[in-house]
Amino acid sequence: MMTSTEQVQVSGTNPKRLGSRAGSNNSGMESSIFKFKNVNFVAGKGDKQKHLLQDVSGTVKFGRVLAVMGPSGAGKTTLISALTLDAHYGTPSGAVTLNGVALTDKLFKRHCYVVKQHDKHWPYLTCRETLQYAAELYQVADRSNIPAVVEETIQKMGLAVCADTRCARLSGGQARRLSIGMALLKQPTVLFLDEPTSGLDAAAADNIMQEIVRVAKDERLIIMCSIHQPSSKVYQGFDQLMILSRGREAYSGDLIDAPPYFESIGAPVPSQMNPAEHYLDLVNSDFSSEEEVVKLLDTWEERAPNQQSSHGPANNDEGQDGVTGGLRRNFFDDLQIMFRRHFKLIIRDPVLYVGRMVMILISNLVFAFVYWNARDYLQSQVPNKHFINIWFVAVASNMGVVAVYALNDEFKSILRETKNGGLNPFAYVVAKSIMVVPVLWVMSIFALAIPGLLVQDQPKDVFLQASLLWTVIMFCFECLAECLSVWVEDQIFGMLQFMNFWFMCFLFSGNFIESTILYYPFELFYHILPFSYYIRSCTYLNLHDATWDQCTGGPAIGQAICVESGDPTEVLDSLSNIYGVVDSEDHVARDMLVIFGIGMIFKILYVVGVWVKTSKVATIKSN
Ligand SMILES: Nc1ncnc2c1ncn2[C@@H]1O[C@H](COP(=O)(O)OP(=O)(O)OP(=O)(O)O)[C@@H](O)[C@H]1O
Repeated sequence: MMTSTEQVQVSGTNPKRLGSRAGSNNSGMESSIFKFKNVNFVAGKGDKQKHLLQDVSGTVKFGRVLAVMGPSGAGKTTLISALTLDAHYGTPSGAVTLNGVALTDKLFKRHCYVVKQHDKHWPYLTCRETLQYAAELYQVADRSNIPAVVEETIQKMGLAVCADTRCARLSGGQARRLSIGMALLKQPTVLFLDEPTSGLDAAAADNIMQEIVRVAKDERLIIMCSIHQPSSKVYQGFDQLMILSRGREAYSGDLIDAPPYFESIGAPVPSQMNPAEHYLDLVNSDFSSEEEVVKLLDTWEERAPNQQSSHGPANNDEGQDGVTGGLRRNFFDDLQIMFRRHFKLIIRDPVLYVGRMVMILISNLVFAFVYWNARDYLQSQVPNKHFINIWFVAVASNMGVVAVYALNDEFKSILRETKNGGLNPFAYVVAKSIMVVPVLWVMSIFALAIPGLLVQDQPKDVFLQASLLWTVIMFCFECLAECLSVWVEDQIFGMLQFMNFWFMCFLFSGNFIESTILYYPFELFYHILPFSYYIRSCTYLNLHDATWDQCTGGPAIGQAICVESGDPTEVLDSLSNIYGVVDSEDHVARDMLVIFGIGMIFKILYVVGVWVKTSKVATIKSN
């Protein structure tokens, strides 16, 4: 709930955008009409089928607001989801048109916008930055005019008090107003709002609804919103009303026609009572008997007048035929916006990269000090030197599990932006994929420079190669995290899959179980998982050029390696007798390529996942 200091102050500023394109809304369509007829929605299959919507119809003309009311579970959200082609959990059917043209995903992206019931913003961007990027993505004005447009939206939506507050810290009401502000920036032809006033106190709800009604009139938008229990003041602002119960209409028509209708069926609105409250009581089986509710629904079905609106400013206007204009995306514009936005997020998000860098530094320092004696170039320390390389990458790659969680969350925001036509999702994919490589290389410096070079006295002349090798394997795990973040919806389950994969990499690295004793199909894992390639090359890089002590008289008790000459090649060969993955030959370039190739397989699966998920549309089948 908002405090009184957060109250929305609706300004009376000029609704027209500074530098915006021609036309009242973004499409330039001045007299649109949105119709839906006999919309049905069936969830589940066979015996478990549930009819969540039955023959719901309506018509909304430009400049008008249709409020969908009903008790909890009546089907309001289901109706909005079906009309926005987003009801994936069942089969929607019916006819939905904008200016006579059947609603498709492409049409939706160009001309419509949906504000979902639950807000989702980029937590590390401020309100102002969020609106700024939305304004750029929706191309609402020339770049130089965008700050003025954003400022106007901030004022209109009463967000001045939190304009420079990060979204993670916004109150529920502020987050709600930010979502609506973003929608208004697009200036769609049809705006769907699912519970726009939830989380707001009465005064804030009134102000927001007044703003929504004003925008509908001034900018000739069609607005359809679901609402639980509007106050009298909010209710009076609507033009049309649809009352749902059990997925069926109890009333659908102009607001001013509702009282005579309910009076005609023997349920007049008591004087002094909020009509909305009265209608909701009538269709709520908590307040009326089951039979009474069903009777009310049957009565409307029998007596339902023509769905055409008979009142309001657009009375005699049948709306224009066909659709024109609308938002068109340019991949390269989106790409540069994504670079700017996600660079900022990479720097600010403490979990995804910056926090991980610090954690990796700390954990690798711990290993470096635990293996303190391995600093000395003594043959007795060769296995320990080998192991410290393994720990330096094993723990760091394991921490990549946080990326599954964070990227899954990020992808949910990308899905919303894509749904509303605000983004080409591949611009995000390309920008992120390019930016993450240097970030991982910087991470390699945290992982290897102080713990490896300074504490463990590892060779400096191979540092660049060692850091690139480390970067490549981290890239591989990052691609795995991306892949899981889109394909596995549940974040925790995705993280478990990441851990499983990481453990398999560890087990089949050739270090713990000799690859030669593995049998089919387990031997395959040794070849297709990346750790064996990393360990072989990393140990080679750090040990192949070292100067070792001479060892005479064979290994002492507890010592694994004793090469009389101290020759590094022989030392590595000797180590390979214990850990078969070790090799005294240089495979670094080839191993890097193989690890990169494994990463690219995950990257391709990720890109396919993004494509599949962002192009999934719950198309409405015609009856
Ligand atoms: N994914 C789903 N699978 C099956 N049934 C669902 C699913 N989502 C919603 N339902 C059912 O559909 C019915 C209508 O739900 P819906 O969320 O549309 O109601 P609502 O009117 O928006 O309620 P509220 O005001 O509480 O949000 C409910 O009985 C609900 O249990």
